[in-house]
Amino acid sequence: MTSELTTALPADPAELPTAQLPAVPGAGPRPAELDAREVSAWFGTHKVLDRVSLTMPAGRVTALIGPSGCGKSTFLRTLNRMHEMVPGAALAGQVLFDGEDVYAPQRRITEARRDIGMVFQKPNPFPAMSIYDNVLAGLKLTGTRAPRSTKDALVEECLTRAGLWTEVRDRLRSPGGALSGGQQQRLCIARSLAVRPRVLLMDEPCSALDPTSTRRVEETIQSLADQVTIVIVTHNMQQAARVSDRCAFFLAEAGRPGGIVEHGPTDAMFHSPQDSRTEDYVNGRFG
Ligand SMILES: Nc1ncnc2c1ncn2[C@@H]1O[C@H](COP(=O)(O)OP(=O)(O)OP(=O)(O)O)[C@@H](O)[C@H]1O
Repeated sequence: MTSELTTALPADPAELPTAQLPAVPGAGPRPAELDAREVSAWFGTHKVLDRVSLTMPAGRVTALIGPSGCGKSTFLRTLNRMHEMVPGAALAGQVLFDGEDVYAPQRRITEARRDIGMVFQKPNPFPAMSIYDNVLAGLKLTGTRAPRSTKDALVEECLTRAGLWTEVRDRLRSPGGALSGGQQQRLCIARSLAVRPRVLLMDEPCSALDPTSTRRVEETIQSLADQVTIVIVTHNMQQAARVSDRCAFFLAEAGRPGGIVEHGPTDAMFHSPQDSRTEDYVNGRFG
């Protein structure tokens, strides 16, 4: 069945992510496969994506690459139903999460947002909130109650998985805004992990960071890869080559909506692309 939204659904402030604290700290859910089928997207009458199909395998890192404006971020935002929050936005096609339609009428939008987390370009911790409370912020929104020891274990686990624990373990009560940009981004990753997502979407997560912080975030991405499916938008070809297992090359030619020219294993995309446009792009000849 094809889900089709012809008008955007209003964002419902009551629909905040729901979450449960894990019964066993460290026992997270397994990564999920995302499968986009013939996804088209519009802003008003402007069609920006045309029938994009892409399977993003469970427990792998998929990089979305391509020149500015070809629809990578829009595609990313269709995957966890953020696209529909833009007034006038519309969408056609299907997004399957382990075979289940993310846009099925019976599926709550909150489920999609919980199962499919998102990390943005600019680190966005709550600046005045403590590091500890930032990690738990997604749970607090739902009023989830848990004993202190369970919370402590979850905070340590998520900060460890995000590669930040050793740097902040002695100052968990300091404000999130006091961390460096790279540390703030890893704090945002820890916050995303606390609600147990099975997929993590990352929209240029390192573009506001210096090279050292970028390297730390890349290490975090690599260490998370077998625990949570990752889909990352990046303009940095070296980064795509370093962190991803698979790549999809997006292009919007001559005023046409964006689409995928080619996708496949990262190594093949960089060393033996099938399409000359992919070869030109990955070798920096345009874009
Ligand atoms: N909120 C919006 N309202 C209207 N048009 C938008 C909106 N967001 C994006 N667009 C348009 O959709 C098209 C795709 O934009 P998108 O941001 O998805 O591309 P991108 O490949 O991620 O670009 P970049 O690499 O520069 O971030 C562009 O033409 C852009 O102008």
